[in-house]
Amino acid sequence: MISIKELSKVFYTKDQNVRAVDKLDLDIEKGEIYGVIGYSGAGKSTFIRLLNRLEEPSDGSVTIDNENVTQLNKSKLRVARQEIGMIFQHFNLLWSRTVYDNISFPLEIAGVKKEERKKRVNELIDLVGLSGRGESYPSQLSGGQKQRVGIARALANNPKVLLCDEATSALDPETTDSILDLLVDINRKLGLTIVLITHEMHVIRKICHRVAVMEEGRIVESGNVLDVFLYPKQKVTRRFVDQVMGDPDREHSLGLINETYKSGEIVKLHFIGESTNQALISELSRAFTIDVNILHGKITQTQKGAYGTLFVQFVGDKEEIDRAITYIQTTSVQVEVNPDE
Ligand SMILES: Nc1ncnc2c1ncn2[C@@H]1O[C@H](COP(=O)(O)OP(=O)(O)OP(=O)(O)O)[C@@H](O)[C@H]1O
Repeated sequence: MISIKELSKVFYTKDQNVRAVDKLDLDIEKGEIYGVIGYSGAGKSTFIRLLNRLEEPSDGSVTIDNENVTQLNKSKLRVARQEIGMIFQHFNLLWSRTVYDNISFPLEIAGVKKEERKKRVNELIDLVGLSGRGESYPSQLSGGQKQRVGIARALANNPKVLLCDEATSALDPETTDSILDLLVDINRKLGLTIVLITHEMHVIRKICHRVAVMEEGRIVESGNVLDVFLYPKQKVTRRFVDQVMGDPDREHSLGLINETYKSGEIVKLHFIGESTNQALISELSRAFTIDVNILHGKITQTQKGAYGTLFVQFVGDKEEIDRAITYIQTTSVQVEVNPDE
C-alpha cells in the first residue's frame, strides 16, 4: 500500500542543517497497522508528515497505492490527500463548529451533496461512538471524545490510509486504550491501512502488527511486533521493550524463590505467540500427579499472540515431575528447569 524509498528531509536553519529523516526505506502492506516508535527528536513527526506532504521531502519518494505522492502537483495532491486521512495529538478541530460540522467539513470540500453528507456524517458519528453528540462543540467534549471526532473527520472521504501522529499522547491511559480499541475496530471493519507514530511501546504492543524503531532519522530495527519484543537487537529497542515488559523485581524474586521453595523443581515457562497452550498449567495438574504453584511472571498480549515468562514450582514424585517436563517439551512452550536468571 505504501512504498517509501530513500526518503530524506533536511531542515536548513541559521546555525545548522538538521537531517530529520535520512534516506529512509519502508514498505507497508495493505490492511496492516504499522507503528513507528522513537524517542523525542528521532524524526517521527517529520516522517509521518512527509507521507502526505504536510512536509515537503528533500529527496526520495513516497508511493501510496501505486501513486507517487512526491511527484503530484498542488491540485492533484489535494485530491490524493482525500485518500490519506490524518489524526493529530492535539486533535486540530475547528472550535467554532459542532461535532457534526467538523466531520462534515472534508465532505463539503470534496463537493459531496448535502443529503449524502448528512447520511455519511451520521454513519461516522455512530462508527466512532459519538451518537447523540452531533450538536456539541469541541470545548464540551473530553479528550477522548475530541479524538473520536478527529477520527470520524479523517475517515469522512473513505481514505485508503490513516496516519496517526501521536494520536493518544495527550490522553490518560484508560482513554488511550479506548481510542486504540477504536483504531483496531476500524482497521478490521474497513480493512484500512494505519500508520502511527508514538514514543510509547504500549501503543505498539496493543495494536500494531509490525513496528519500526527510529533513531536519528533512520530505521534501526523493524519486524513483526512479537519478534521485536522477543528478540530486540538494538539497545534502543531493548529500552522500549522494557517499557512494557520491564520487571525490576525479577532478580530479587528469583533469589527469594530459590531460598524459599526447597522442595520440588522450579521451572521457567516461556510462552511465545501463544494461543493454543494457554491452559498448560491446568492441563499439567490434571494429567500428572503433581501440584503446580505459580511463583512469579508476566504474560502480555500483542496483536500476534501472547508472550511472556512464568516461574512455577512443581511438587510431587521426581518421576512424575520429569514426565510433566517431558510433556511440556512436546508443546510450543519453552521450558527450563532450575533457571538461574
Ligand atoms: N521546522 C523545523 N525546522 C528545523 N528543524 C526541525 C523542524 N522540524 C523538526 N526539526 C528537527 O528535526 C529533528 C526531528 O524532529 P521531529 O519532530 O520529527 O522528531 P520526533 O521524533 O517527532 O520528536 P517529538 O516526538 O519530540 O516531536 C529534530 O532535531 C528537530 O529539531
